[in-house]
Amino acid sequence: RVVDPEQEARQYLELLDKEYGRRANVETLAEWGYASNITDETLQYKLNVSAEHAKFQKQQWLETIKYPWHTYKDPDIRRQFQKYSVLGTAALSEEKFDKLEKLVSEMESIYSTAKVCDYNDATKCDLSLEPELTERLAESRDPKELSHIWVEWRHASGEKVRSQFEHYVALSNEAAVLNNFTDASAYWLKDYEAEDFQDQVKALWDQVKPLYQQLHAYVRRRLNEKYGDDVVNRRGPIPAHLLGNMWAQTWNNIFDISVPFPGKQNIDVTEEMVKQGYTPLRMFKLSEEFFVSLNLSAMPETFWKNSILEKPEGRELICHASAWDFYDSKDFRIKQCTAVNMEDLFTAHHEMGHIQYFLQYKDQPFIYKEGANPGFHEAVGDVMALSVSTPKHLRKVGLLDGASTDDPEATINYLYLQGLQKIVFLPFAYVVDLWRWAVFQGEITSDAYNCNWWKLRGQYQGIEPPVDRTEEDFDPGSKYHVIASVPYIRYFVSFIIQFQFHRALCIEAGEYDPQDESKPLHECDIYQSTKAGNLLSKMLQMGSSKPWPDAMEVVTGQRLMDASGLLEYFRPLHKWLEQENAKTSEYIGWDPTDKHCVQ
Ligand SMILES: C=C(C[SeH])C(=O)N1CCC[C@H]1C(=O)O
Ligand SMILES: [Zn+2]
Repeated sequence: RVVDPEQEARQYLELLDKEYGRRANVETLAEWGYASNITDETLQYKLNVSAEHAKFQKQQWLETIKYPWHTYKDPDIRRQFQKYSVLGTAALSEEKFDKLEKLVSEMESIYSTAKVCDYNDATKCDLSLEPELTERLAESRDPKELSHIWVEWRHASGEKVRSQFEHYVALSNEAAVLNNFTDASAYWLKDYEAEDFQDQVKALWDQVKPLYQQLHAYVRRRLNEKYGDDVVNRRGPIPAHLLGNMWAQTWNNIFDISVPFPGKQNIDVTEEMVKQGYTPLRMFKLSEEFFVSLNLSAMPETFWKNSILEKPEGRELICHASAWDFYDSKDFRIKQCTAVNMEDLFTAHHEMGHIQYFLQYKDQPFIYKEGANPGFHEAVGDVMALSVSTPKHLRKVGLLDGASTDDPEATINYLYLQGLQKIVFLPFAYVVDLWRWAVFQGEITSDAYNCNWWKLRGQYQGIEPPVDRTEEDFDPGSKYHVIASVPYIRYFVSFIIQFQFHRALCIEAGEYDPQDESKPLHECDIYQSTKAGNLLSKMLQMGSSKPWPDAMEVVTGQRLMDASGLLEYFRPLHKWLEQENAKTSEYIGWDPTDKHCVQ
């Protein structure tokens, strides 16, 4: 009897799939144990389990590479073997693997437990990033208080992890080389399955940069009017501490002091949420209801039992929001230190989007339980939030009152608020990995980590630090993803493709028609459209079983990322900004300053 070699390989994959899924469940539970309760014991247990898992992965890898999978005809088992044949950090020696795990865990612990003293009370030194510092950065309109929080957070976080980070870079590159990649940046970029991916990203940035510069010039003018020439130079970069966010990555928290047409209905529903007694649980239930209205999956009971939706008292944990798949097709969780405000309502939708993706691909083989590429995973929830955030939808759920108006000034206000999140975010997301790719490639060396960070922040975002920075500082380490070794270009990809998905789903739902001006893209709400939901579900169920252009084609008919969806959505705002900035003969762009790098 001749055994079809591919049949034998298929059987091997089935065994591997079961074993990997079982062990991934154990490993993820140990990671959850540490992330939700930072102690020496939970850290030790997590390190033991991941060391064990790495040993298993190495043994399996030695078995897997014996199969001549390049010769197989079946594209599916070739793809599974291809993915299993990349060992990852488990390729390091046991002691280097353990060292790398310890470094990242230590950086996460320092970041997550960092405390800062209150600007107005030097004896009160228990302020955490979430919720206290995040809230002060969002609400304070005192440049001195904002500068204090901005500087002290970096002193308590980034500055403390510079040496760990240097060591982490070396070990990450060593692991990449053991996997036959030139360095860790190439290892990270493999997930996009495109040789020219970095060129694709650059081309997308070039497409949206003019819109960003118009928005930047307008915001700078409004901040100059509020804080004066001494604080905001009308032709220079914008001081980063004035923008309502610890990393100046989104500027929605300065909507109220820069709204184009004041006196209109307030589309920031934070006050209304508090007034109506919203709780974090109710925010997630509202999000679940939106998914279910599209005929997508409800959350399993275990989700509500096991998730952490509010910051627990009396213990340290990693508050940075995250969604978890425990790879047993049953246990899915969110951990989020939710505050009752509009920003966190959208973060809740973002995290629920991850859970929905997990639920949709839960019957795929373990190795395909991923997004088509990492950007897809980050986009799902945001696509829902593009509908939920419309004034039309907020009225449907009782968070905005009154009849919908087609007042063009109200439309500009809405698109401006959306732009402060979606347009503003793009150069930030680009810079985070431009900097890290250069660090991994050795173009940026540790003696100039901080200067190069601010050079890129100045060049792409047009922002500057409130005070001089030196190489004593390590500002990239004040951002979660940098110390937690989470790649970031995925969010840049997400913020582009989410508008392609939104446009396609809105057409499917009959809510948008490029030819019908009465149905503009920014007013589309796909709520209760099972047609749109069924189309999205078809893509989500694929996981990473096919290259991402195949997945994108299912929903949009396109096989390439393209910014036309975003530009279509923001067209009215772009036109208005150009007119407004021309009226005030605003200087578009910014003159460089030398604030960022005192040698
Ligand atoms: C909410 C998450 C968990 Se995947 C997150 O990290 N996000 C969501 C958008 C950008 C990025 C950030 O906070 O930096
Ligand atoms: Zn996410």
